[in-house]
Amino acid sequence: MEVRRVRTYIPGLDEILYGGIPERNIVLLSGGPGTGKSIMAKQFIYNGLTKGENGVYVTLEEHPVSVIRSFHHFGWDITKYEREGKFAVVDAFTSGYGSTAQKEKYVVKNVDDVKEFSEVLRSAIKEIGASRVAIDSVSTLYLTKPAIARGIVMTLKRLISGLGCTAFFVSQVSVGERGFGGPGVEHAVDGIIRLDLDEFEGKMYRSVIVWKMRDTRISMVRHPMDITDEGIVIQWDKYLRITNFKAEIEPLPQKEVEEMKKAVEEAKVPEKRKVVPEEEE
Ligand SMILES: Nc1ncnc2c1ncn2[C@@H]1O[C@H](COP(=O)(O)OP(=O)(O)OP(=O)(O)O)[C@@H](O)[C@H]1O
Repeated sequence: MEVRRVRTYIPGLDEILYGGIPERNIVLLSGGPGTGKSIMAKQFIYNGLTKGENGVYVTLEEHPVSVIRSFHHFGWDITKYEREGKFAVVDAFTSGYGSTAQKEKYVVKNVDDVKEFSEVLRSAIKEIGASRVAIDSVSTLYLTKPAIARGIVMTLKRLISGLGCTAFFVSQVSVGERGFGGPGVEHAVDGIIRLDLDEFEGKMYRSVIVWKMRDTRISMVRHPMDITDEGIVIQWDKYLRITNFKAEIEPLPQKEVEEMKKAVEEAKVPEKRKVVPEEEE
């Protein structure tokens, strides 16, 4: 059976995923500080909205007001979709304190309570009719208790995927750390996209690697990536060649470029995706 794919519409990302993210996949978006994880998660949600796919953004690290502001920083008018009931922020940051929280519909009072977290998220997804979800960051849920990280991620995966959604889980790792967020988590998720920032000869290079993605072919090289005023742009037809002391951007073989282009053109993406929650099927 041909896999149905969710286009991220992030320039270059669908190409290196040979057509997009397989529907209902839970993707770990992993990387060190300042590598662009939050921006990529927001871009995934916003691009969906412009194509008629509703979205929910769960914030654990940033005040909801600042979340909305950073969408606008890239010219993404998220407020319009929020007003139309097509987008919602789930506030797992303020714990319900402050004047903003008083006006919010979706607030998680205690982030350590996985049951409460899941229930708030479930009602947000259902009421918004979301098919895209971002959690920023999922690491915050188990920072002090790594032993239960896998259990938390599995609970959220069952819930989100079961409701027909495709999701980005932001995962924070330290500078220089090779992993993506812990062994339990890395195996539990369906996909891992890793963002990096490296310094060579006094110059910083951004790059992206798709480490795994169930049910699809992936590009097997590190691609250069830029953060622009319009968001993230991946140089999908180039790769970042890192030797001991330097980094060079090289073109990919033409055959691979053509195959990626073709995969995106032929990807099975239904015009209007109708989400039927599994529980109600
Ligand atoms: N318009 C822009 N042009 C270029 N770079 C930008 C622009 N806006 C933001 N950035 C860069 O994006 C980076 C932040 O990206 P983001 O917040 O997604 O990082 P992150 O990976 O989520 O980091 P953290 O885990 O520390 O929160 C900043 O370091 C900033 O330099």
